[in-house]
Amino acid sequence: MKKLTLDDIDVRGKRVLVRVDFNVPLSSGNGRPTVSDDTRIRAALPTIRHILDHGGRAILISHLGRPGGQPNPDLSLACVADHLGSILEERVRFSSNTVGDTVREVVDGMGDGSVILLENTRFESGEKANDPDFAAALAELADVYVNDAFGAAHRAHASTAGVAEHVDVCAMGRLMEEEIEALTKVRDEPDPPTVAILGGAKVSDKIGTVRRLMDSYQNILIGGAMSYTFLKALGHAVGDSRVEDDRLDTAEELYEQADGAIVLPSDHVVAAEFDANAESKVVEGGIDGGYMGLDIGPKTVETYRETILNADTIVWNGPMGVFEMEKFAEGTMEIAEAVAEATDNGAFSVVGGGDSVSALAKSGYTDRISHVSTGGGAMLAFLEGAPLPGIEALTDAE
Ligand SMILES: Nc1ncnc2c1ncn2[C@@H]1O[C@H](COP(=O)(O)OP(=O)(O)O)[C@@H](O)[C@H]1O
Ligand SMILES: O=C(OP(=O)(O)O)[C@H](O)COP(=O)(O)O
Ligand SMILES: [Mg+2]
Repeated sequence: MKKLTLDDIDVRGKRVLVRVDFNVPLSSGNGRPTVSDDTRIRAALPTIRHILDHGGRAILISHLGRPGGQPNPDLSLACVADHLGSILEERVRFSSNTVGDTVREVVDGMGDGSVILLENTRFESGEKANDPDFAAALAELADVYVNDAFGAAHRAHASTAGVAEHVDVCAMGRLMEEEIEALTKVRDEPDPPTVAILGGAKVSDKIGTVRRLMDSYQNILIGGAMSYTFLKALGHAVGDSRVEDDRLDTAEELYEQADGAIVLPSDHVVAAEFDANAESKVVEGGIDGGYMGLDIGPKTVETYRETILNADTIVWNGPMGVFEMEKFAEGTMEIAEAVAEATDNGAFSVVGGGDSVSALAKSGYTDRISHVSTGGGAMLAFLEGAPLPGIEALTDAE
C-alpha cells in the first residue's frame, strides 16, 4: 500500500512533527560528546529543508542509544542539535524535555521556517513500550507527522508507530522514500552470485534474518559478535567472547538448514580485555578462556574476500569487529575494501547500519558503494520482506 509523501501534504504554518533517526555514533573526549559520524543527520536534511523552505515548523524527535527509559546525560541529543545547526546553517533550538507543557508552549511559539530538536525519546519509558499516553503527548505537538527514520522503522515504538494513531495526516519523509526505492531492487531482483555479510553486536535482532536471507542469498558470511553465538552453538570454544546464550538453539538450527551457505570465521583477533590498548593476538580454531574474539583474523578475511569478489550482489550489515578500536578494525576495513573492489568490477552493493556506515566512512570507500543505507536492522527486516511498523502506521495514499 502506497503512503503519503511530502508531496501530498501542505506544511505551511503547520507544526510538523518529524521522527528522524539521529542515533549516531558519538565520541567523548574531554567534556561534551561530539558526533563522530553524521551520515544519518545529513540524510535527513532534504526533509528538514523541504519543511523549512515551505514555511513549516520542524519539530524533530529521535532516540539515541539504549538508555532504558531513564534520562542519561551521556545519551543527550544536545550535541546533535549543535551539529545539525552547523550543517543546516540555521539556528536549531534544543528542548531538554521531550513532552509536556513547557515543550508545548515552546513549540506553539515557534515561527514558520524554524526548527527544534527535542530530547531523546528513549529517556521516557513509554517510548519502547509504545505507551498510548506517551504517543498522545507526542501527538499534541503535531499538526502533521512525518516519519523519516528509516533506521528505526522496524521498531513499533511510540515515536515511530503509536503517535500516528493520534494524528490525522502522517507521511513518509524523503529519506524513507529513497531507501525503499533502492532496497526494493536488492530484495526483489538480486543478481546471482549473491552474498550477505552479517556482523555487529545486535545478534538477537539479526539472527532471525539469516533464515529468510537463506532463500535468496547463496552465501552468508558471518563476522562480529554474531560469530560467537554460532561457533558456541556448534561446540567450539569461544572463551569470553560476546555470546547470546538464549539464541544458541536458533543458531545451530539455522547453520544446519543452510547446508554450507553460512560461513563462519576460522581465525580471530583476540584480547584479554575489551580495551583499545589491550594486547592482541591472532588465534585459529577455538578461543581459550580469559580471551575474547574482537575481530576476524587474516585467514577469514582472505576467504571472505574471495567470495565477495565473485559476487554480483552484495549486502552488508554489521562490522566484522570492534572497529572503533584500531587494533580490532582491520577485518572490517579489509572487508570494506573487498566490497568496494567488487563494486568497481560491476557488482551491486548495499551497506547499511549506523555503525557499519561509520566504519565504511573510516575506510574511505563510501563513494565506491552502490547504495549506502542508513538502516541496519531496518534494512535487514526490509530485505526479508517483513512489514516495517514505522511505514505501516502512515496514512495510505489515495
Ligand atoms: N566481536 C565483537 N565483540 C563485541 N562487539 C563487537 C564485535 N564485533 C563488532 N562489535 C560491535 O558491534 C557494533 C555495531 O553493531 P550493530 O549496531 O549491530 O551494527 P550496525 O549499526 O551497523 O547495524 C560496533 O559498535 C562494534 O564495536
Ligand atoms: O542504529 C540503529 O540500528 P542499527 O544499529 O541496526 O543501524 C537504529 O537507530 C535502531 O536502534 P535500536 O536497534 O536501538 O532500536
Ligand atoms: Mg548500530
